[in-house]
Amino acid sequence: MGGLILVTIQDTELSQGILLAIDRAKQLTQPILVSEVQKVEGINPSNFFAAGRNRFLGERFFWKDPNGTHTLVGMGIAKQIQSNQVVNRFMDVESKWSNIIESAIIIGEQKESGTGPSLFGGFTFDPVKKKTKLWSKFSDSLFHIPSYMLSIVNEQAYLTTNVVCTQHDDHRLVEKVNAERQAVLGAAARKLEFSIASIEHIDEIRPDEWKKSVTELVDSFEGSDLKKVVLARELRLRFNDHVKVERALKHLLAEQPESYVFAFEVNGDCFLGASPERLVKREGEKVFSTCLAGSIARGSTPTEDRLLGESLLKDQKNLVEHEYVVEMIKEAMNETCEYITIPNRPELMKTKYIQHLYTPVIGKCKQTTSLLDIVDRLHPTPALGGLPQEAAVQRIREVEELDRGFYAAPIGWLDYHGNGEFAVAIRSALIQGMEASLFAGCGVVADSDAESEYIETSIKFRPMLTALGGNKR
Ligand SMILES: C=C(O[C@@H]1C=C(C(=O)O)C=C[C@H]1O)C(=O)O
Ligand SMILES: [Mg+2]
Repeated sequence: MGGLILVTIQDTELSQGILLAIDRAKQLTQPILVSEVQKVEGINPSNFFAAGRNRFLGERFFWKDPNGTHTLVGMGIAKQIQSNQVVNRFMDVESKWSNIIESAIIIGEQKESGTGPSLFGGFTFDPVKKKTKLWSKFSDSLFHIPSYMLSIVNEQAYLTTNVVCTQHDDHRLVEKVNAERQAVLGAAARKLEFSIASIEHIDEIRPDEWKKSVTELVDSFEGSDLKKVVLARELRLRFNDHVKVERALKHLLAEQPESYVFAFEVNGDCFLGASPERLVKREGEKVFSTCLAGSIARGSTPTEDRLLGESLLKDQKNLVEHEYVVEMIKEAMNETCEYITIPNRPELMKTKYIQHLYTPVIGKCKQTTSLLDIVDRLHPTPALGGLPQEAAVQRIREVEELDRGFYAAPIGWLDYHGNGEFAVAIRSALIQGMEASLFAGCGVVADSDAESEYIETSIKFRPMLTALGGNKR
């Protein structure tokens, strides 16, 4: 274990950092973040996540992007960032983060993004919609600075340790942190197995009412400004045992390599997903976004699959559904970028159970534009909300029964240099002990048919349903 040796060598630096931070906390009478990052070897991210169960159950997160450029696994909460603001929540989170970073002591700086002090978390879809019990554990804007974060960036592993020191701390904190970190690394070397919880019951929440709401929505488009509204629905699952997120994660990592695989534990619940949809990524001045909308099933043979894909690329209803997203994202990206590049027709993105129309966007962002600024401008895109944005969100508020919570909203990470990435949290589930809610929606346009949209959402449930042990097809 080269990692362990390295950790021991650099203990002194972290220890000195903590003592310095305690002094600074006393002087400034405010908490001070100390963050130390170093290279480590031989730690598998899934094992690291699983090993956190004993000590940090309920305080972990997992993130892997489709290319595997960044895998981030966090555990423990050094500090939480929340915002009660509605209109200004993205900028509020950003300014709280900047305040923490301004006074922070950062040790062992690395050149890779996603190492060192970073935030992981997300936002609810609509902070105005009345909340139900379902999402009571999550606040509208919720981020964790983890106590420990493993980052695998371009195949190199790093361990970041974050400690928030207050004026009431003393040298005993040094021993506590060093011992805990040693235990965290030690635990990650052991391999754990988890029992499988089986699904006992699946409750499809009011499918007929949902179809009726799609039909009514379509009828209401005529003579109104509304062009597209995304309507979602829910499956509620009951298991014979507590769901082990570790197993579902491994399953998603294996079966959904084209997707963002994420898990976010909050107050005993876990929001889990494998989303193919990037909202925005920032790496230096480069920004990337994705237009994803328009869907068709995968074929059971290569020929059928190709024919389905070709028909999707020509299908007017789906092309219109997609074009609304392109128009809006193009406009938002143009506002925040010096220039953007965007192909003029979509290609196909295929995941295990579904294929989509896909248009990638690349841009060079303006100096003054931050990642959360772009998130703010984009969310919700017409892929999850509709067009025009405000009227669509208002309609969802009125007609959708579901409490979306974090579903269909931005989830991701942000480092202290302002680099980071947010996905749109679809193909997701909220795990609650022996129960879970799964979410899926679809873009309703003038040419939508309730039955086809129903089938489309059924396909979108499948990756998560399979990962949780159901629907083996
Ligand atoms: C809303 C979802 O997916 C979105 C809707 C799509 C569509 O209607 O064609 C396609 C991709 C996503 O942007 C979901 O998976 O829940
Ligand atoms: Mg669709």
